[in-house]
Amino acid sequence: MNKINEKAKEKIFVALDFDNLEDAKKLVEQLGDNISMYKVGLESYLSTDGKLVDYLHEKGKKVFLDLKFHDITNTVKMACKNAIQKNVFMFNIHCSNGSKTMREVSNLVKESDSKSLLIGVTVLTNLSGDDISEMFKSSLNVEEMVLNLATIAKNNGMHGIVCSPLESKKIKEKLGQNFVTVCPGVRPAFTLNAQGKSDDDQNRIMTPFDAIKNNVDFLVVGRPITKAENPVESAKLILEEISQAL
Ligand SMILES: O=C(O)c1cc(=O)[nH]c(=O)n1[C@@H]1O[C@H](COP(=O)(O)O)[C@@H](O)[C@H]1O
Repeated sequence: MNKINEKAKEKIFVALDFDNLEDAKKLVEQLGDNISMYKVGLESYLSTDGKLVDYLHEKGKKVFLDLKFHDITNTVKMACKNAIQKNVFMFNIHCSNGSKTMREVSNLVKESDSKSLLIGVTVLTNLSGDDISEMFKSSLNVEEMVLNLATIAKNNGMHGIVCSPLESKKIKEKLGQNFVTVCPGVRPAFTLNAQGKSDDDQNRIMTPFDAIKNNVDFLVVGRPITKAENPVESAKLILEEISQAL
């Protein structure tokens, strides 16, 4: 077994996508000190009435509150006001809310002296180039679209964005190393099929090793750990892979 660098533990959020509090808690207990950062998304936030966030904070874990707000400016701002009060490590809204909403929410974060990172979702990692051209009839390819949304996000005070690890390097080159990239669509080689693809909904994917080499700040990994036969073993393998790339 290869060595796990402690710094690898500061690179990965495990997505706790569960439909009840007990299963989520069980996994957190199982993973123990191996994992210090967790993502709470729509399913687990709703199914636990938000209690999962409190539980993780009690356990001393960092929380990424992934509720991806997308609505008119005032509604998103009011939702963010509540998210800020949760004192999470980071939370997100969609970049497609537009520049005005992003600017107003980033002002809200600053004015409230919040330490939370405000992150904009660019193009969801389950979407392919074909999906994008079908939806937007745009001449931009996925990477250009992500870069464009990331640029608008940066110009309007957002701390960083969610994108695929495939796009992280270009974003850092264009917008600076301090602009945070948060990347789902992470698939270790041991979870891929014979064609090198993932047998689930993720489309724009990369291995943990390559993601780190592409300057991703935070990897978001769900099913490769949560649905693994042995989640602890899987988490350790991923941490080893991250360690090798650091
Ligand atoms: O914002 C997110 O976290 C997110 C954005 C995105 O573009 N793609 C994406 O998969 N996610 C989330 O990241 C997690 C990925 O989980 P797995 O596909 O199971 O590894 C899920 O909880 C998604 O909701």
